[in-house]
Amino acid sequence: MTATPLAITVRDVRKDFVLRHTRSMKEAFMWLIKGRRGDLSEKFTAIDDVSFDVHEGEAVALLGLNGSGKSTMLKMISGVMMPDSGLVATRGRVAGLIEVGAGFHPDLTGRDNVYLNGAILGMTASELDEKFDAIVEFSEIGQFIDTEVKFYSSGMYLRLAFAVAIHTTPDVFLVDEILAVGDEPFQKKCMDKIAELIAAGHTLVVVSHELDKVADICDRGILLEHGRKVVDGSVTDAIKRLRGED
Ligand SMILES: Nc1ncnc2c1ncn2[C@@H]1O[C@H](COP(=O)(O)OP(=O)(O)OP(=O)(O)O)[C@@H](O)[C@H]1O
Repeated sequence: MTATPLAITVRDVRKDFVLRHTRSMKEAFMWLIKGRRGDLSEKFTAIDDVSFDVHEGEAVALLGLNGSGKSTMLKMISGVMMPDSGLVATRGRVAGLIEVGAGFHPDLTGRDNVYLNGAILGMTASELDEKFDAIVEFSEIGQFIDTEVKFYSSGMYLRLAFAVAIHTTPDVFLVDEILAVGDEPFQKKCMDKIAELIAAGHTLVVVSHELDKVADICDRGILLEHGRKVVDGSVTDAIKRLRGED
């Protein structure tokens, strides 16, 4: 079988965060008189030398316990965060649902945010005019479309954000846990839409703790432990390892 072209490349990626500690006056003073030697802050490696490729049409689950680095990895793939070293590259239009409400301006109405968010995701004004009604219909926001989004519930944010993102027909679709804030019928509708996208040859990377749901839509699983890739194989193997069943 010939592989489809690459959609995502992650090569030797590392991401450190600075852990800030509260220091006593005495510690800070000693640090100053010792000529500021050493570092008052401590570094923490959230992603440690991770590499993988994702080909067009693959549906990949990024799995791991809390704090293992899944969201950090997804943010780097989406481009909202840069790695400290290594390379992350994507091909085509990328749309992500990573944080509820991210990319929305709270003082604008749902309607204005559809245009703002759609433009950020690379849609043209005429494409947005054409798809606006379908976006609102999918979101089921109804009469609240002209309400400022600061008055939306987290589920309403998700509905509108998902509706805009999916209507950009992204080549690479990134979804973090946030589907969980939607009610069950809406979650089902999103899952069906995601399945349609994959069937049409688009690429998906999803982060979720709902392992059975993830196993339904993804074939491949990448398991992270303390920022390191420990499994890259079938989603069932990755889930078994995560559950300590292998
Ligand atoms: N902006 C940041 N500044 C400092 N530390 C961060 C930052 N973002 C993430 N971290 C840390 O990096 C580690 C990995 O976080 P990340 O959110 O990627 O984990 P996760 O696997 O998605 O976890 P969860 O399942 O709980 O959502 C955590 O220890 C977290 O505290």
